[in-house]
Amino acid sequence: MSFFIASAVGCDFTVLLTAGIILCLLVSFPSRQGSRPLPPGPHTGWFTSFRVPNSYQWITYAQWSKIYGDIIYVYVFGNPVIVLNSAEAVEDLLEKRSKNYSSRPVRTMVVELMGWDWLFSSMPYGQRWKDHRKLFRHHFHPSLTSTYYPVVLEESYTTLRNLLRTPENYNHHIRRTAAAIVMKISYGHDVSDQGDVYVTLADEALQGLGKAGIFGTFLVDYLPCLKYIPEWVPGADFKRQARIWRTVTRAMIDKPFRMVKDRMADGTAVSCFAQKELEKCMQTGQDSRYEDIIKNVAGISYTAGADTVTIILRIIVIGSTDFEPDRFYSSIREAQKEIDRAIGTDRLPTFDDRNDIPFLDCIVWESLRWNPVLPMGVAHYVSEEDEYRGYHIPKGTSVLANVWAILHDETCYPDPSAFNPARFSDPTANSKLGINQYPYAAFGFGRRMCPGRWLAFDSMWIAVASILSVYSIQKPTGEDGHEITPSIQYTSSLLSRPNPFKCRFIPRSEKARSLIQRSAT
Ligand code: HEM
Repeated sequence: MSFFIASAVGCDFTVLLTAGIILCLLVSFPSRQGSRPLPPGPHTGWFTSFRVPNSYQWITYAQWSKIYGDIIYVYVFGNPVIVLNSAEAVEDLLEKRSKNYSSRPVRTMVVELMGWDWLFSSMPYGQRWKDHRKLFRHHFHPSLTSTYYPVVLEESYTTLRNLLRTPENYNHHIRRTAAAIVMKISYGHDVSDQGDVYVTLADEALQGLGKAGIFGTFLVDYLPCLKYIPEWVPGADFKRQARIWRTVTRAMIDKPFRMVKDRMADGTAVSCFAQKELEKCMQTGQDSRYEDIIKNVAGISYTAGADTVTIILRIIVIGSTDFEPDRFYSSIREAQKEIDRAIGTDRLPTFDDRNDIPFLDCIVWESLRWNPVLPMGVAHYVSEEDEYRGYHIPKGTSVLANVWAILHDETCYPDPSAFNPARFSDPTANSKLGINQYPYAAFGFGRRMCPGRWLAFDSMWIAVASILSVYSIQKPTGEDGHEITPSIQYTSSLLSRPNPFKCRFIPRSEKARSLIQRSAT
């Protein structure tokens, strides 16, 4: 599942063959500007998309950079794409020229047919996107995120109690934490432990997005004119499927918002983003267009924030169980000792302890670097043609930043495949040596950089601090009672997530158990 709509590649050969023939008639190759060449890349032509990797693209693109350099051009059925494999190229284009590189590619299936046009992460650069982003930023600005500490803390402690009750459902509990935080902040809604109506709805919509979100899964992404084909035409299954998904997508955004409005009408509304903005809207007499912006911004927090935060928490759980890799487990043990030293064993951590447990920040940063949640970032789009290092970058090119390659560049992150949080322990020395800068690339670039990153970091930090303070996370045991070490695979989808695995959450002591039981605020 993903809220981001990627520019990716690869789909069924026969379908694409047909598409290629039609497409040849409709589209022409991007024209070159004067004598300037396009950036290097695999030979481009209508059928070369079959050479484009369709799994773990970030690794293949990183390997390709040894052949073609750090800026690679591929042409995918009428879609020019450049892949940026270095921090320098990303800085030069997505940061320094961000005005030109901050749009998003058009995604016909997801945005136009499935109804995700409200999702501002996929809106093209322009006033509509700016209005949404401004409102979001107004509420999630770094100076304001401390106002959410009580919610974030409460939900983290709820997770501790849930883990005690049904530790085998730890995956569900962790996901619930991330979901509950954003639902409470956006709609003032308390997520129920099982079968929450709004979470279920959102997850259903996200499933559709997960299936269609990778660009190219549906032919209509390459051939937007296919959107006009009536549903009854043989082969137009995508139109029927899109209609079904569209209903859920609309319900996901409409229903919780309606709930807030109903509560406001009967005087039971809880203070939250939607309620505060609706109040303002009524006082200032803003039009319904503004109400739509409020609704859209409320909806994106769940879409953007639930899965991303969950993935990092699951990665840290993996490290805590000694599954992999070498230094992960010892780092977690070190963090646990630091927590014990800073707060003792008579209470749970709070945000006031943050400065006393600096190693935990390093663990979260290293998790974001080691397995970036979005290894290929989210596609940007070139609004006007450009020139870079003598190459022509056509207008309408999709730009993919290889976040994984940037965060695994050994000149910047020595021994990049090792999980080594200590690499962030001394930022001053690091900056003098030009190594191990914080992995901000995990949150994207330029004007599109993740505006929820401060809340994300706070949510991950307190969840990890709370869990490690009272739980020991251990490997599962087999029927013979011996520990098993499962092999963990990371998906090669847009969001790179570890596959489900079993583990055991055990209170570290009787005192810890009692702290968990008494944690209800
Ligand atoms: C570990 C957690 C997270 C990671 C790794 C992450 C990463 C990202 C990335 C890579 C982007 C795309 C940036 C680009 O286009 O260059 C993004 C965009 C975005 N993120 Fe996050 N994110 C996280 C959590 C959150 C949370 C908790 C929220 C909301 C509360 C959030 C809200 C958004 C929004 C609204 C956008 C769209 C920005 C735009 O297109 O203007 N994210 N995020």
